[in-house]
Amino acid sequence: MSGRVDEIRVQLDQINLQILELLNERARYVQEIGETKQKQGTMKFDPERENDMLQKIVLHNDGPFDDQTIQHLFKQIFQASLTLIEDNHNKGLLISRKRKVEDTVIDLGTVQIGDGIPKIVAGPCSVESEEQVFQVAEVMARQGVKMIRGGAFKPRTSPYDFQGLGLEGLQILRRVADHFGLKVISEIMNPADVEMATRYVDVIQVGARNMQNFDLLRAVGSVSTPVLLKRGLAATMEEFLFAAEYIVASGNDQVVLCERGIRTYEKWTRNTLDISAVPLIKQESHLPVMVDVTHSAGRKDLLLPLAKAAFAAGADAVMVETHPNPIVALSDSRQQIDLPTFEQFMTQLRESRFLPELLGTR
Ligand SMILES: O=C(O)C(=O)C[C@]1(C(=O)O)C=C[C@@H](O)C=C1
Repeated sequence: MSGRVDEIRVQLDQINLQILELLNERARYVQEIGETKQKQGTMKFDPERENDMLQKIVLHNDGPFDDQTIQHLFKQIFQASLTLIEDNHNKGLLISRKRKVEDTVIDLGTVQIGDGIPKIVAGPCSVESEEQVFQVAEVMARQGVKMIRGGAFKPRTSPYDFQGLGLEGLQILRRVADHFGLKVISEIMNPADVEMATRYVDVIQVGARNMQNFDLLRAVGSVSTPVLLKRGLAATMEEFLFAAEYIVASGNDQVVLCERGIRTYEKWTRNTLDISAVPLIKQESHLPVMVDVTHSAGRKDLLLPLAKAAFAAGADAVMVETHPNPIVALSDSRQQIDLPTFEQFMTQLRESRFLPELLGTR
């Protein structure tokens, strides 16, 4: 080419790089808007905004490109921006199966959750005394159940209801669990209690009412202790998975998702067990899933069929509440099963065709 063309091309190469730099600078701003829209749950595409920009741009167009061509070029930039921010959202959350194909297994040493072998978690709604927990743990150990749950910090509807024994409750759980070789799952409600709790529990439970307590999610995400995250009373699956993302994004990928029933118009059960949550979680996430049949049903006569349904749907574990004498329990007395009923529950579960390999077979 002529010398002049070469000179011009040098200029064009420099302008290309300037445009490149400006396009990527613009894209970084668009990404920031995309994150905000994602948090606010607003639409990514904003045609009014795009039209407003195009009108402003052509007002300053002195050619030689005509207005239509300029608008077409900028429309391409807007479309690329939209693709960028939608990809950022869809590229797969940390909890997503798109990011990690293999199942996450929560390894507690003597027992694993998510290893393909169905597990049972059992224990009282509330820790009331050492004797009470000892009686439950003794039967659980006999049944080969290796994870005990018990409420020490209780989220109660009424401030006048039993609020739990607090630290003393965790200490009781730890002493009795160590005696029987069990692992402890207990709820923590206050971010300030998380560090303390790690000294007593093997799994921190974040209760349904705290599923979007983002400070608590970040706090349990900042420690390495596994977390049992319960679905909120009326949480969508997306909200549930994003709550888990808060924990994993904070640094703790040891999370078990627990479906515990959702609040619906149904009156015959305390909540409605959303059994579809089990396969949905299995599809969308690599995290293990547990089903709390006690809080789902809120009644004793459905626990066995719901447990079978949970395992049949692919649940890694089922949680059931049991108490030596439910009638005098300080919380949820109507829904806890006594120890003989728990033993019958375990026997019938083992005999069911779904669970020949249920851990803890005698
Ligand atoms: O300003 C916004 O709301 C954006 O999302 C940024 C942007 C853009 O590229 O400027 C991207 C997509 C929208 O459709 C509108 C505008």
